[in-house]
Amino acid sequence: MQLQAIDYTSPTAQEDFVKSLHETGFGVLKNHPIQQALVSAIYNEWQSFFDSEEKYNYRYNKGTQDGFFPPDVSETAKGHTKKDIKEYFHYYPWGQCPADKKAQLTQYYAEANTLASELLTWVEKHTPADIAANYSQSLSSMVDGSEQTLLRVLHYPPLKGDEELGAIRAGAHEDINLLTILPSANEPGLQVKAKDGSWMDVPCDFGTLVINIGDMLQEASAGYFPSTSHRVVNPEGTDKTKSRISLPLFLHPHPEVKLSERHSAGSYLHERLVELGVI
Ligand SMILES: O=C(O)CCC(=O)C(=O)O
Ligand SMILES: [Fe+2]
Repeated sequence: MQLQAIDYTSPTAQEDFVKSLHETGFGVLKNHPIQQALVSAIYNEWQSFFDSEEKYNYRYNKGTQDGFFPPDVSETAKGHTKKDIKEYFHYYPWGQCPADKKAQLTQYYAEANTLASELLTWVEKHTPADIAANYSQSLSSMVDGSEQTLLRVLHYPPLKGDEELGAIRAGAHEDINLLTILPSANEPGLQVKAKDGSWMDVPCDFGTLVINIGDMLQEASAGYFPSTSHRVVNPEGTDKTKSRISLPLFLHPHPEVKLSERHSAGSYLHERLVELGVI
């Protein structure tokens, strides 16, 4: 398995991208319409936020899951016992957000959702007919205007040496949602599990965009699109002192959307959040 960036403007971009999602669960895009200047500006703003005490004024709401999740409550990946070494902020258009950061996130949220919607039409168009027959409605309509779609601003703090033995920045996991849109982080560390079980680095070139399949699309496509395990490993040597910021957008369908005979998006999400220990 290899992950090579696909040029969004190339005539074969759609087929190449969907093939990559089918074969690896991941697709990497370059020359895409998301403005890198906006992404960089968000990384800068939020580094200051995580460095300040202000963050504690936005502690997350358990019922609605918006706001700041400090390191002591951050997730323990499914099947793991050690907490990830990270803290994060969950932004929803209706949720908590520092007033001076709202305009930027609103803009990014809109731009990323527009691109996501287009990518879902690519996925749908290039899904084999027998698989597409499982979709209860068009993929883009599952998420269109959804209030569940979540923008997570993640901060992996510098390592201090007192971390729990064996803990890593993000333990191996699969995403819960339909599709995830992830601009390259400001530092490397993201790895994806290949079919042979080995871990491969995901390209982290400035300005590329990583898209991966979540469990909900795996469920809706009867496994045709695999929700591949990924993780974020700890930096080594002098890089230990560096923070890492990333900005995944998790596309979540409207809760009543039927994913399969077994699951609606709402019941599926609830089950998974209980497993993660965050509700
Ligand atoms: O920080 C990253 O690069 C990936 C984060 C991630 O996989 C997640 O939050 O689900
Ligand atoms: Fe993830």
